[in-house]
Amino acid sequence: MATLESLIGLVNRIQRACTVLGDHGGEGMSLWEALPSVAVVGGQSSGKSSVLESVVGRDFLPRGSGIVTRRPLVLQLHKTESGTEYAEFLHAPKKRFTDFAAVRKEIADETDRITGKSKQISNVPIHLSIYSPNVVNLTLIDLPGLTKVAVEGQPDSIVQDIEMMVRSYVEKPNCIILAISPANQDIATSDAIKLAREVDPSGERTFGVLTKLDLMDKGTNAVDVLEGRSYRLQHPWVGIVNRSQADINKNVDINYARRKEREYFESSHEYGHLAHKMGSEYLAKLLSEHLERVIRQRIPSILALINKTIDELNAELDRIGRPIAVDSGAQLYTILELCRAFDRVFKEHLDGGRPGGDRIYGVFDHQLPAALKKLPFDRHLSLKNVQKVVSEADGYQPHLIAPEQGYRRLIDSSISYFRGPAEASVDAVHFVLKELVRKSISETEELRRFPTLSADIAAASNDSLERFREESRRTVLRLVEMESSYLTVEFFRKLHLEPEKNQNSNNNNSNANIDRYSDNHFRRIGSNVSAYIGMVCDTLRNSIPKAVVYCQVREAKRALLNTFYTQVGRREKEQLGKMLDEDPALMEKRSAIAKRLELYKSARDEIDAVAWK
Ligand SMILES: Nc1nc2c(ncn2[C@@H]2O[C@H](COP(=O)(O)OP(=O)(O)OP(=O)(O)O)[C@@H](O)[C@H]2O)c(=O)[nH]1
Repeated sequence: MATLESLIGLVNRIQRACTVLGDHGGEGMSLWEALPSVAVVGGQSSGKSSVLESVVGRDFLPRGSGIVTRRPLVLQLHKTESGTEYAEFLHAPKKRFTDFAAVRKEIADETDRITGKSKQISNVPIHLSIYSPNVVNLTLIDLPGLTKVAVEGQPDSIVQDIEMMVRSYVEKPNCIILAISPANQDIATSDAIKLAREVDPSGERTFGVLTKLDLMDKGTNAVDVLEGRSYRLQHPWVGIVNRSQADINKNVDINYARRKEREYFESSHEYGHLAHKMGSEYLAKLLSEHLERVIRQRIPSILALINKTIDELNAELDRIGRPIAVDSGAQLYTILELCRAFDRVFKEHLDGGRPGGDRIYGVFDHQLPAALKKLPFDRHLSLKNVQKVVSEADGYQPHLIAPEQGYRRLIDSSISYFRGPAEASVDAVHFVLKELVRKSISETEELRRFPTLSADIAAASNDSLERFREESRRTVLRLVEMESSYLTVEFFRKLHLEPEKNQNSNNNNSNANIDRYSDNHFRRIGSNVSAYIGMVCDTLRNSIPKAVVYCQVREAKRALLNTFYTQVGRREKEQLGKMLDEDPALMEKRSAIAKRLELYKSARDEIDAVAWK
């Protein structure tokens, strides 16, 4: 028996857990639905509340006119060995009610809390546990009474709404239906039996309860119903005599009423032969035993569902990440692992596994050549400017053969134009890399739960990129300077030969010296410098990308987080912990899943323990 009692206790615990987790049926197969439960169904004023109170042996249900029960009341009865009776609500777990009038008020208040005073109904259950030496272990669900008309202040839809809610409970194959019908009405018109017949045609999960036997017309009795001849069910019918309205008004004690009920059956000449199978106490025992039997049968399927859910929760935990270790070694390891994960994604971007790296080539292929093309050499090497620069360089003594100084100045000043595009390439690649860091962080699945570490990695990466940019800038500017520092001699030697050749072929020796200072002379200098600069431009167009890749891209791939690694390695435990701070929403989600998992696991352990006994 101890094992059987623990079975119902177990189901009670799982049911409460379900409500805490917001699972009270609905979509799909939930644990709640896998659990057997007893739903009390009946028309208005059929005596549902009276039966429930009688089973509990306490007055605790709200009374009144109209539809009083507007939310399902999950009533869990826990038999205790001894001690005072008390009640507890799941929504106020710290509060113990020993005054059952206060329980009644709390049910009414809690009903209004969700439905408002509007007299609407809600399918969110109220959970009430009653601990008492005088109850049997049992879970009963009190549902709104089936009605045919809406009363004032209630929407017309309430009739259908109630039926739909009651139906949603009783149509579950695991629901045991406690169908309450008043004896002073034709059983054929009973709302409870009508509904039960629909959802449970074979009658295997319906318990028929006949109330108000004392109110039957003189000369009639309900023996045909109670012996199963009027309407056949798999389980025996139970007759009940509750307190009348007059008894309630006179505050007749419920235990006194129970005694009177017993006496009623024992002394009845019509029901005397059935006395041992009648009354609310017998009903409670009958239901409890049946519920235990059913739970035992259902254990394999409940267990299967629990195991399936545990697997799902574990998978979900894997997806959002397990809790992090607390010792500094493990934390450091986690941080480094996360950094490496990020680094992998970043490299994939550069190497073409992910998009974005191609934009660096775009800088070299479009941006740099376009910028070079736009340099204002036409203006700088115009006849006028060449003339001006060369004359200034000559000073008081005009050049004799070739304007060496003038050439130098023109070439140097032209080359300095290359600084702009060189630096622009460095910056453009820098921004591509920075963008790739940002992208890689958001694409690193593992990092998603660690906003602090993500920010740290971003900052460290950007610091490194900044350093690489500086180095790269120095290098490309150096390439440009190198072009000024030593000119390609062959180029000018070749030039020197050409005009002479031309002059010889022109046979125009006498004009040579005059020519030297004419427009043509300066035009030639301009075009020579322009040709030379063109050559330099070709060289730089090739060498700037090499320098940029060498200093920025290659370094980013090789050593983006090196400095960060050294810094992290030196950090104290506390700092490491801070770096692994998680998004509060995620932490909440994880702890919710962990809680759920814990619940399901302990349910499984308990079921295992009970099932093996
Ligand atoms: N004489 C007598 N009166 C009963 C019996 N059962 C219930 N009553 C009375 O019938 C009325 C309705 O009983 P309840 O227990 O409130 O019925 P209910 O189905 O819970 O009603 P609603 O919650 O309004 O749907 C009350 O006045 C009870 O005193 C019974 O067996 N005998």
